[in-house]
Amino acid sequence: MISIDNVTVGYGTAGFITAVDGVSFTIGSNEIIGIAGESGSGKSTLMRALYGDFSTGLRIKSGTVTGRFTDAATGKAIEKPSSQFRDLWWDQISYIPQGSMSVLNPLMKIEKQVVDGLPKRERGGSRRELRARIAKFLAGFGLEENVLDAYPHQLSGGMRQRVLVAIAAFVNPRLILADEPTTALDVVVQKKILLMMVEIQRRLQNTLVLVSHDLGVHYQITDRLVIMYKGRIVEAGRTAEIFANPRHDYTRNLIASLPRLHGQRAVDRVGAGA
Ligand SMILES: Nc1ncnc2c1ncn2[C@@H]1O[C@H](COP(=O)(O)OP(=O)(O)OP(=O)(O)O)[C@@H](O)[C@H]1O
Repeated sequence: MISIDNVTVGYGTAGFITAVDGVSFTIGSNEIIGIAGESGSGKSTLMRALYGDFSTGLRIKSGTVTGRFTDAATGKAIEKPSSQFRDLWWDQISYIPQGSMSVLNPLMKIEKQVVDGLPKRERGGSRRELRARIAKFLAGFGLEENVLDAYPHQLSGGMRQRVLVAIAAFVNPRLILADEPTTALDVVVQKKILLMMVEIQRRLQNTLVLVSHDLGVHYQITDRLVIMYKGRIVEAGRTAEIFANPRHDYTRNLIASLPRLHGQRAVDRVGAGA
């Protein structure tokens, strides 16, 4: 679905600050891939390159990020470099950002924000019809229709994040990129959102790429894991294998730092088998 070949990504035009350094891996269809690493290791930068969002001064210095998708309407193959991924936003690729409060407009009700964010073709019918479709979709994840009438501050952080997750899935994208979607939420809410993302992935049979600095989160839901350290990939493979047999010191330390109860890991797998 996406090939990342020896890609170096960073910021700035005059000077260049390298954030991701010579990284290669592939993203296949129908899987959950985790990207882990400490703060500043380049996870979000890599995600922006995968999304094709170059609005923050991001630049690919060398290497390539190539997407291969199928047009849902025509069945034709689509191949594009990440500089053209913007054309694929929503239909093929959607993005769940970090921090729901920073992306939702505090002065606008949820319904308007959802509707305004949808691609034009989704807004073709009557507003009533569209609202009913959105409400039905939200109900599938236990969210009541009245969240659409709320302003963001009237919802809890967990509820806002669940709405963002649902919106990202509404038009059936083949790839969902989620950047720290559960950071700053308590563990109960976190688990609910992780379960929701797994359920979406299973229903849509699409691919989820999940960035988190929390290895416990990756252990719970990912099939494959990419570990970053100082802009490089230090380890990549099946999540279960990495946990069973971490090769790199950095990964070993990360795993050792996970909370344990009675000698057992204090997290359970909630999602897809690895
Ligand atoms: N807009 C920007 N302009 C310049 N440098 C940036 C920018 N965004 C990130 N960087 C730098 O790129 C490097 C990687 O940052 P990045 O945010 O990708 O890491 P991260 O692993 O996602 O960290 P965190 O978990 O804290 O979000 C850091 O050194 C950071 O300072």
